[in-house]
Amino acid sequence: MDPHYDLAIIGSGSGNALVTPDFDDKRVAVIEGGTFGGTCLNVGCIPTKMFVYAADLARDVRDAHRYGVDATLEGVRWIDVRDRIFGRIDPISEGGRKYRQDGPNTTAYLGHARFTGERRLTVALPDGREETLTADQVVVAAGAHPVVPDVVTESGVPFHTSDTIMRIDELPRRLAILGGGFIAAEMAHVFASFGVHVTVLARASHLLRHLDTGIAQRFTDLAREQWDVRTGTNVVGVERGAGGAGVRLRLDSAAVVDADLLLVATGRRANTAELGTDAGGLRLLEDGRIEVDEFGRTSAPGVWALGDVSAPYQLKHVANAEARTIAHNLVHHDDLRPLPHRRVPSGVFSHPQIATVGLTEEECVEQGLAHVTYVQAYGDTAYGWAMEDTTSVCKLIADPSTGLLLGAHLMGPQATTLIQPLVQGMAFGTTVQHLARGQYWIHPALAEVVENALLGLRLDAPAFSGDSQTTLG
Ligand SMILES: Cc1cc2nc3c(=O)[nH]c(=O)nc-3n(C[C@H](O)[C@H](O)[C@H](O)COP(=O)(O)OP(=O)(O)OC[C@H]3O[C@@H](n4cnc5c(N)ncnc54)[C@H](O)[C@@H]3O)c2cc1C
Ligand SMILES: NC(=O)c1ccc[n+]([C@@H]2O[C@H](COP(=O)([O-])OP(=O)(O)OC[C@H]3O[C@@H](n4cnc5c(N)ncnc54)[C@H](O)[C@@H]3O)[C@@H](O)[C@H]2O)c1
Repeated sequence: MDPHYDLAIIGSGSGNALVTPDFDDKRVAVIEGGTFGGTCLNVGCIPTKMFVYAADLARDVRDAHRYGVDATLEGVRWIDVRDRIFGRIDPISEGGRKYRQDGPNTTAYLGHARFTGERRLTVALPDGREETLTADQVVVAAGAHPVVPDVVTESGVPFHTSDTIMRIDELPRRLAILGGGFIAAEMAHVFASFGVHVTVLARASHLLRHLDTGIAQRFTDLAREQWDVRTGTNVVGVERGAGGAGVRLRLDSAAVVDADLLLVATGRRANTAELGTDAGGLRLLEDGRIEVDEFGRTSAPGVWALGDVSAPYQLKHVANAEARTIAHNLVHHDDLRPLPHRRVPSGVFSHPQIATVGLTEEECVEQGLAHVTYVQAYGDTAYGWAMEDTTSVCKLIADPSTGLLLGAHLMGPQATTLIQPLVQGMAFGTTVQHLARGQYWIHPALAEVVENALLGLRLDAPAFSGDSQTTLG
């Protein structure tokens, strides 16, 4: 007889948070086919930001002379940086696995799960055996994986993705990055700050296309000052480099890029291809994500999904928020909570740093929303003077009739921290006037950038819904 559980969870990333006290006296199976703890802990947010912190430091040393402080970057000890980071992370993953293996109410299945029936799962274990289990409720929290274009896979040339690049044994001299999104922007910053010559190959006319266009354009301009950025370009051929070492990329412009390593960062796709979704009765969306309703229920009764495998955002704070919602919904079938998908902020930890929430100016125009905008330069505030800043901005977009923010877009030092009062204001429906003047802003802290941006919004100015783009000044 196959073992039966109250709850079976596929994926130990955000899914691991579902084992709440509500299940203390119930039986829970946690199934993990990869490294325990999932993407964010092992190959995502956490290690990348630990590398970014070291990269920021290296840049600061190089830039110190601008402030009359003479310093020389003597080198970056890659192996030491790498081992410090994973020396901290790997034990957390290991501890999490042991905790679930030895837990009073949990059983850890370490293998790849697939549906073989309704709420029936078969797990392929590393030793070749298979175990089957059933459950009253199943949560699919199986995440996503890097997509690699055919031109790369079919070439047979070795390449890295974000899953592997952080564990390499030595820094390459030249790194080519395919893609112009989040991972490309963050990894380009890390490796270039560590002294690697970085070439970024992006299809679009500018990097980070998801952003407000003005911000994306300025980011791309600043990126060109640091990295070799090729926009509007397609890679049409991938070969081994001269003498069989490294890689040679042929572009549609007939140009050639030579590099020692290739990092592919061209998006991530939901892990549903080998999940047996048909057998489980789970419908998929066109892009491979599991279809869920507003409460996280899949098309199969008793089966839920959360995080990258189903969410419209591939962000850890979204996966976490969904996990909190589903943890509630699993035990409150008569009082279901909707997945929290409104005003989702995100940050890109590159150089410069970027943070964004709400609508871009283009989206306001597309939706015909009356709006006013204001762009506050960091350099026009006291702390910005201290930083000798000439490029960083806080761009706000507000609805003049309600006084509420529609969007906020920051680019510059600490952008991901500075945006938080704006995220809060939007979440709690606080007006621009109240946010600006209903609280103190410490003088002369960098947060005055946000205060001044709020004060700069002219809610009585003629509202705009045309098609031009506010210049960043
Ligand atoms: C390089 C990188 C940097 C990132 N940085 C940030 C950041 O700074 N901020 C941010 O918000 N987000 C960031 N993200 C995104 C974030 O990591 C993800 O959105 C988040 O981790 C998704 O969590 P999840 O629980 O949905 O999936 P995961 O954490 O991926 O967990 C899914 C787990 O399921 C397992 N699994 C899959 N299929 C099966 C199966 N059939 N059987 C058994 N186990 C299975 C996988 O092995 C995996 O461990 C980053 C992502 C990457 C790749
Ligand atoms: N700071 C963060 O929150 C953070 C950091 C890293 C990753 N992430 C998450 O992980 C996801 C995946 O990151 P990503 O950078 O791989 O994806 P992305 O969607 O951010 O960017 C993918 C890029 O690859 C390009 N591309 C796609 N197919 C291509 C092809 N065949 N050839 C050339 N270019 C191609 C796209 O135009 C785009 O520029 C992100 O969307 C984000 O949600 C978040």
